Amino acid sequence: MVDCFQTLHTHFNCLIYFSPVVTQALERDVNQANSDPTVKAVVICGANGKFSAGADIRNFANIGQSKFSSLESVVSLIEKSDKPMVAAIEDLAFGGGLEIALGCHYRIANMKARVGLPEVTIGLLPGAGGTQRLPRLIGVPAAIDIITTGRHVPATEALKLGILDEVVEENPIEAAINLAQRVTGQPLGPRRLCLKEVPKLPNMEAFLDEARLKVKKRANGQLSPQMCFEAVRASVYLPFAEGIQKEKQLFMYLLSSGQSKALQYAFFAQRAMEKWVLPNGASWGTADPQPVKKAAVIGLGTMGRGIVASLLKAKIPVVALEQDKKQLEVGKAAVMALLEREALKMHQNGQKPKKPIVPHFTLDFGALKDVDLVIEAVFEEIALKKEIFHKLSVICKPEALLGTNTSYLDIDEIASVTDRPHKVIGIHFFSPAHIMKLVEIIYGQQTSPSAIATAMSLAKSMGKIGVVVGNCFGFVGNRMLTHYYDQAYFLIEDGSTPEEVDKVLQEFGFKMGPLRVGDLAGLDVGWRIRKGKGQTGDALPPGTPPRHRDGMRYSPIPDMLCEMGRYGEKTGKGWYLYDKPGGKIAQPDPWLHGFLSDFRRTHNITARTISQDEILERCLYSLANEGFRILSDGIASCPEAIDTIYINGYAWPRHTGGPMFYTSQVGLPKVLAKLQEYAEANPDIPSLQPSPFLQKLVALGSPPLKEWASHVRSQNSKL
Ligand SMILES: CC/C=C/CC(=O)SCCNC(=O)CCNC(=O)[C@H](O)C(C)(C)COP(=O)(O)OP(=O)(O)OC[C@H]1O[C@@H](n2cnc3c(N)ncnc32)[C@H](O)[C@@H]1OP(=O)(O)O
Repeated sequence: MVDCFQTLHTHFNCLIYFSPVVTQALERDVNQANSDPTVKAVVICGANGKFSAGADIRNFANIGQSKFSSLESVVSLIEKSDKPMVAAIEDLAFGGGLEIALGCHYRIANMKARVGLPEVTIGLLPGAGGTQRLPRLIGVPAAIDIITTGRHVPATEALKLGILDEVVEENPIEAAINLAQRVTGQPLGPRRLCLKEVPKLPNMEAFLDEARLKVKKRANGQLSPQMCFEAVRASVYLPFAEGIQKEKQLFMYLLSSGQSKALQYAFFAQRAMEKWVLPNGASWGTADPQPVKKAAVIGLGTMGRGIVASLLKAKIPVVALEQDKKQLEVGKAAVMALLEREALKMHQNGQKPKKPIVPHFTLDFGALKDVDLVIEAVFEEIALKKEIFHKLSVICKPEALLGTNTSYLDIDEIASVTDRPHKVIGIHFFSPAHIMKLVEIIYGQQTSPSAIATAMSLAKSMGKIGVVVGNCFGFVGNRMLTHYYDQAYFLIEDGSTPEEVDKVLQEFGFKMGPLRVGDLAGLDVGWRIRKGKGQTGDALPPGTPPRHRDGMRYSPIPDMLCEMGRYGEKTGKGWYLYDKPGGKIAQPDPWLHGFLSDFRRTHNITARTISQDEILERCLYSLANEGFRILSDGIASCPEAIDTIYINGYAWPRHTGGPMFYTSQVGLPKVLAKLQEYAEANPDIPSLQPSPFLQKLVALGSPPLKEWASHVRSQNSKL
């Protein structure tokens, strides 16, 4: 209550997400305030210290058009009110939450608030007038940036842009009441965004043409950024009311698209990973994480450096250990350069870089005696890893957790040489480790629930997504990836070019196809693994047929490229030719095409024209087929785990939901039939044989994806 006039605090959200019921309550309260002569102004705030994260998206796909329209009409009701409406934004205003604030005549936020329109990230656009009001408020370039990226805008930036009128240190509600008092009686017309003109640009047409191309390129096949752009563009050319109609039309188009369904699925799949449960029932409820006050990283190669930076980001002091002086110097310089780049990036983003904790660089294993956690990141050689883990169990304090960043090797074998197998765990980062969000957390037979809880909580504190998986060669991600790559190699042997294969996968939505990614990562990485498995190199028994291993088809081409020193980008040639060693400009390589022709001639392969459908289906279905085996083996607890791994660790296009969601949308019977067809044509490629679990699901009538895990459980039940 405020002196001579009453201010109504409309708490429009008891949780931070609003539902149709909250929208109705807000409409009722605003109507009531409008008709009550004792109310002079209205402050709208959230409950529980938060303004709003926007609409509750849990049941979006099932909500009809009328529900979406009702939010837009409430925003309009607020805007048209003759009494000053002030949004008091505490902590966050996203999506429909910000749209309500944009309907208000004034907006105030606290310093730590963030605002944004993240609908684009769940395959939608701001559908309550946001695409028409924001450009009128802050101009077209800034509105396109915010709406097409969905980024969270810090309060200070929002103030500079003009989204906010005021930013206060503490309680924005009090400040909003003060503001409401000050502005009562002032004309509201200039504050109504629906009445404003979109600020003009001298070169609007040219600007929009260029922006459309940029948005399309960045979208990589995702529709929502492009539709967001079109909606903002409409604000330039159409009167407000027509712009709203256009926004509605584009919103409904996106809502009914498979992409928004996939993106909303991916949103919840990722969050479900935090609630890990082991087959034996262990979970957060039964396990406490250990505190990690100090950590160590062994090996300062590319992965080790990124892991050091990630730990420092979580404010954990790090001991960084290398095996010799030269490696230590090189590693140290690289880590320091990386930290500097990160600080510069923060500075450029308007964030205040914090004073970095400098790691303790050392050659001395003794420096590890008081750390709570070690992450080993040396070469993928089991003998070397076992030697290190044996040493660690002597040096480290008994309660220290021993983690390995292995991407393939057996956690149990590594644990077996230690005095504490229950404290040995796989913590598999993805390259570049300081950027990629995914961490596979691998439990061995004896890993304790507390070790898992510690690794999961560490992942969260580093800003990463931990996914708990079981132990097998390659775990989830790399085990599936092998089949994807095998198909790419076989298709090339049979007549495709690397460019054709890459183009098909790029058009599907990957930023790069498999061959280009191989060149980027270094072809020698896979070569070393295949040598370790005895598939190539000195350990290969004489007389082994060149194109088969253990009776299964094998492509020797990647090994042959490595034997010729073609490791990819770093050597200037691999599947492609580069402008220089370390260069980024990839060109088709006439030499490679000649080499492939010679190879086919030598091995009596008649090159055939391979359709784009065959390329796509063989690469993707064989990968997902392994996903069904992984589910049935219990290595991943649910399809959501596989999809979260693929989206966040392997750049699988998010708008297709991940490999398992994608196959569920294609239709399991179709995927099964195609695999059967390709398996018949290629009897020496067992990975094309449909997995028994996929066959079972089809026999069960293709149940929805969220039920798959229960069918694994019933399949494995001993009852
Ligand atoms: C009706 C007309 C249309 C309106 C358009 C919209 O408003 S669309 C919605 C736009 N808003 C968003 O997209 C925001 C999505 N949420 C987030 O970005 C983040 O959750 C957050 C708000 C930044 C908070 O992040 P934080 O890391 O703190 O928490 P979590 O992400 O882990 O979320 C906590 C739990 O809340 C669930 N959840 C989050 N957002 C929503 C949502 N919009 N609807 C429903 N549920 C949501 C999330 O799943 C977590 O749930 P758990 O059960 O605890 O796992």
